[in-house]
Amino acid sequence: MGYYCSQVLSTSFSIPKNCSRLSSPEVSPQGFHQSRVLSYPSANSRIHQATRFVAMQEESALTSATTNDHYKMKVPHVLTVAGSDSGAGAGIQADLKACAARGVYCSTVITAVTAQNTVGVQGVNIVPDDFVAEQLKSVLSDMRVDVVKTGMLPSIGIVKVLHQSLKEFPVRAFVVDPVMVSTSGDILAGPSILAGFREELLHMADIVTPNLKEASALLGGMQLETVGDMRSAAKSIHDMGPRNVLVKGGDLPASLDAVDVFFDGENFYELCSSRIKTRNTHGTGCSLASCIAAELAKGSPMLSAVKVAKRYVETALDYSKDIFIGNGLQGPFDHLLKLKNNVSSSCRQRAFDPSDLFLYAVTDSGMNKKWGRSITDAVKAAIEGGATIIQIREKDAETRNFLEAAKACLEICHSCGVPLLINDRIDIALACDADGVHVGQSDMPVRIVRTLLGPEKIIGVSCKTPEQAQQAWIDGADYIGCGGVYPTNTKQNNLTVGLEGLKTVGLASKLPVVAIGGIGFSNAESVMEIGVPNLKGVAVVSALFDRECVLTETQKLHSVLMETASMIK
Ligand SMILES: Nc1ncnc2c1ncn2[C@@H]1O[C@H](COP(=O)(O)OP(=O)(O)OP(=O)(O)O)[C@@H](O)[C@H]1O
Ligand SMILES: Cc1ncc(CO)c(N)n1
Ligand SMILES: [Mg+2]
Repeated sequence: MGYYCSQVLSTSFSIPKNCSRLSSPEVSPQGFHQSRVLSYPSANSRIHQATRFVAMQEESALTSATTNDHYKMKVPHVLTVAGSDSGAGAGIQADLKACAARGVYCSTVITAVTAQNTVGVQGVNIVPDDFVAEQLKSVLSDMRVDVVKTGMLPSIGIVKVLHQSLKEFPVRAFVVDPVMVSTSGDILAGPSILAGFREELLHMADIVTPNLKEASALLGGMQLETVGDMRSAAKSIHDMGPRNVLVKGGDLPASLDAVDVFFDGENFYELCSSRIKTRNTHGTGCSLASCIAAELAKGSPMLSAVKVAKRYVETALDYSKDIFIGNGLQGPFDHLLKLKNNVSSSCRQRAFDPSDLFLYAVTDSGMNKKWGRSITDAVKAAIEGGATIIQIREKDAETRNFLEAAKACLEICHSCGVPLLINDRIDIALACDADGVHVGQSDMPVRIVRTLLGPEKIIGVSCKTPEQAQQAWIDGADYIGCGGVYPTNTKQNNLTVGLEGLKTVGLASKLPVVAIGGIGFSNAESVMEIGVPNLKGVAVVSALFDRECVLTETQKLHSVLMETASMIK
């Protein structure tokens, strides 16, 4: 599959730049037809030889995947050639977000800068043809682009420049969104561009995605009002040369489902989704085309790419149907499906403060059961007694019960400004939006936990050696838990590191440390006094929860820790 380029060495042949990206059947993804854009314009045989050589090197780079590190780094790549929308709902900005949402790299050639918002388009500044050509060359000559997708092409000169560039630098697939009029009714590309589309681009396109107005314009003003009309239009546009046509029905009467008609030259497909009741449909067309391009770049066959793209737009519209940005008639939607949740979570989540580790309470379901208390009562009492952070450790609970308990505890913790971590279970932490997790050496690796939880969440990891502490720091943890300091009943077969081990690991650790294992109010002082600046507190299970009154025990431990802290100062 074509991704970012692994090294393809140039040879003693003089290889023209247009040969450096030949797609050979061997490297094409399965089920992906070769586009006409791909066909290498036959030149003299020496060039041909050179091209084959390059293709062979590419192929061998792909087949030696296990030994070639570059291969692991390759990502599918879409280049969008489109206009900038200052309101960021459509155009280049929508394309970047849609590709990011679909996990695909997106480079950008800007054809025009629009002053635009949710009210309409207030101004358009067209980029000169030769500067569009320069951008195209910069990207296509250097970065291995899989799919080119077009949006606003505001001048016939730009259309010609693009045609030329694609001949010079063939790509695997070409997606044309024939943008003409914004939904606010503003002209983005005049009628003169229609001839450009017909003569220069459509015959190169793997798919063209007009909305109702654009399909009508391409067909000289034909009225399009029904799904039947859309079928006829798709067929007539197909006759202009593109391999596939998608006539989008976003502008059909609002009472109808959102129906798009796909035609591949042989079969028609009516792609239906529910029509989401929302004002936030600005940029749906750009996003749909970008998502199609992204899926093609990953190697999907065309019809699957279109179906995934339609599902993506529908999901994103539904997810963000109630967000409100701008005061105009048509707002942008949330491509990353994040805004809605983050509004609340970004208010809640506060940055990790190492002093949170001061009195770290770790719940134990068995102990709470034994003493006949609920987990939420245990958490409430610990916080009231002075706990500065809570970790929920439910080894035996069923997932659904664990999640419910975690949600309830999170509410209590947040109402008191105390962070809540989940032991081991990344899925539970994600599902309830906890403040973070604590993992052991045999749980999910910290690096992967960080990727799953994102940059803000707190990650702690249990470490017994300086090497593990170093690795935790490299992998992006926020703190380490070091122990067992003393023998404990909560963990069977757990090697005790003692105060000496704690000191060795603590001094080596670049991260804040919390001591754990058999610690209570009678020995907390000797732990905190070992002279390790990074030691920020003690984590406690039995000494708080395997007792009748959690509140009293936490208060006792809290006062010992406070006294010790004032002595150390
Ligand atoms: N309210 C809606 N609910 C569900 N899907 C929708 C809705 N509105 C549009 N779509 C879908 O979004 C995609 C884009 O279609 P649309 O006809 O809106 O494109 P467009 O007019 O080019 O968009 P824009 O110019 O705003 O970027 C299509 O798949 C269409 O069916
Ligand atoms: C820049 C730009 N491209 C495309 C569209 C179509 O939605 C738009 N409104 N603005
Ligand atoms: Mg459109």
